[in-house]
Amino acid sequence: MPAEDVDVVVIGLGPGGEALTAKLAGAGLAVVGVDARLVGGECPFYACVPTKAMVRAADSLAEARRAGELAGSVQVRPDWTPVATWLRDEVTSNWNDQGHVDSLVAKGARIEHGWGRITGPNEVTVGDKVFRTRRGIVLNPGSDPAIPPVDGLSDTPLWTNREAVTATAVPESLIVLGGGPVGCEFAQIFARFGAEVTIVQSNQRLLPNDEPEAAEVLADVFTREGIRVLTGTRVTGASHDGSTFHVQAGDETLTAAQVLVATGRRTDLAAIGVKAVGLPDDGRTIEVDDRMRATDGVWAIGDITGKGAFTHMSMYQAEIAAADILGEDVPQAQYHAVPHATFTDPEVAGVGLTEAAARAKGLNVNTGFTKLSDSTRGYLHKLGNDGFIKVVEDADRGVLVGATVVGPGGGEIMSALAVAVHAEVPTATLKGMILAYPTFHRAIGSALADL
Ligand SMILES: Cc1cc2nc3c(=O)[nH]c(=O)nc-3n(C[C@H](O)[C@H](O)[C@H](O)COP(=O)(O)OP(=O)(O)OC[C@H]3O[C@@H](n4cnc5c(N)ncnc54)[C@H](O)[C@@H]3O)c2cc1C
Ligand SMILES: NC(=O)c1ccc[n+]([C@@H]2O[C@H](COP(=O)([O-])OP(=O)(O)OC[C@H]3O[C@@H](n4cnc5c(N)ncnc54)[C@H](O)[C@@H]3O)[C@@H](O)[C@H]2O)c1
Repeated sequence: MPAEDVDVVVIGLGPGGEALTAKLAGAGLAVVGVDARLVGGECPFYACVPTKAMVRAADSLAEARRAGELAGSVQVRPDWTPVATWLRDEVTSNWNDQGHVDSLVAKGARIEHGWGRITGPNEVTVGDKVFRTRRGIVLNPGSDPAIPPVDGLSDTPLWTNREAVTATAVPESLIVLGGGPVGCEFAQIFARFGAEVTIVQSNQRLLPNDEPEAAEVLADVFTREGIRVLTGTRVTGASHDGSTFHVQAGDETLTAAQVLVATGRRTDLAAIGVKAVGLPDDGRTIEVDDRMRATDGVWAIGDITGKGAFTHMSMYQAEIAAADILGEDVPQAQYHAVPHATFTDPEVAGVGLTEAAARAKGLNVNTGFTKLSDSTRGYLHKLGNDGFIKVVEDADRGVLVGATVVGPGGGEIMSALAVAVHAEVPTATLKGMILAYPTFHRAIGSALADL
């Protein structure tokens, strides 16, 4: 079949690829968006969106249980059916991407379902179709769940996040492999719905990319909620006997009705054909400059750039790449104030550098810390008030370079500190702010006072 000439081909339509396709097509370019699975990517169908719906349901159970202690007698009988129905019928449209496809087509884009592969400079092949690009190729292939090379594990009917969000029932018992954001969010969700949960984390602590104090709080809360937390524990073997999983964790054999693997993500650069444009295909990420250019005529955005596997990162980079392709004047990418929130209860949110990362950069570091329960609002919140605020200052410049908030609504409280880190507001100016009483965010004043 002869090659078709178009302006841009987007390989992978995660949140960033989808937004970029809409923007370029809306600007009148001939754009082909290619996705092998669901247009919209992991986030709306298997990740952020369905898991936050699950979090909302699980948190409502926890609050109801707290109400029993705070405000009278409440009987809580968890039922997964409304959650599964909500996820299927509303949140994910039964894992159907037609709405995403229709809105891109309405903008003028052409959508191809299939595997996109770079087959030469300015050339992408999808099945038996070949596209030649006048302006370029954008890579947004995201990431897939990585299954660790544990003896026997891949032969079992394990869950990854993709199966977990389509679950129609809560397993009686669950072993979660991995104590990163995915493992921690799912562990608490299923535990709150009655599963007996064990987290097996090879690192010495949960959420190792966050401040160590956050891991301490979370492990403590999880333990109090009945979740067994095994850190510094390696899994060496797994099997399934037809009804039960057996997992060798350290010198213990754990058994459970289900195993959920949340040990990180992988990308297959060779299968995308990046070598055809001279890019190395043996790594996990694609190096990009501050306009998302990977090489001449190729841009990359999202998880694959290794700048933070978050939907907001994919969208941020999409804006920059789209503007660059359109020849618009665009601010260069900056990564000094990347925010994130893990939606456990308490939420674990951070922006910029942790204390350890700031020290590793050779900064002259000052830190301030306050427990949330020492604030009036934290004290009054009583049940579920675990958490803290920690700020990290570059003492030489007198500005915050990082902050962490663990607590109820931690991600929302963190936003004030994200402004401070992003705009490099002098710490002295922050200390002069009037903070409403009695809010959770008023504890920011106490953390700053501790610097
Ligand atoms: C359980 C879970 C919860 C999460 N929760 C959050 C959260 O609360 N907040 C947050 O910010 N982030 C969250 N994340 C991370 C977030 O989902 C990703 O960072 C986000 O989806 C951005 O990814 P992306 O744009 O790189 O691509 P993805 O969303 O991974 O999409 C890539 C798309 O490319 C397609 N594709 C890949 N290769 C090809 C090819 N060669 N040809 C055609 N199509 C291809 C895939 O089918 C896929 O549809 C979560 C992740 C997980 C796993
Ligand atoms: N709320 C959010 O923003 C959110 C939520 C979920 C995921 N995400 C993003 O998605 C990405 C993937 O998250 P993730 O939690 O799957 O990965 P991750 O890499 O962040 O964490 C995986 C954890 O598994 C552990 N591990 C690795 N191999 C193991 C093994 N064999 N046995 C036991 N433990 C093992 C590691 O120590 C690590 O802490 C992350 O980059 C994360 O930022 C974001």
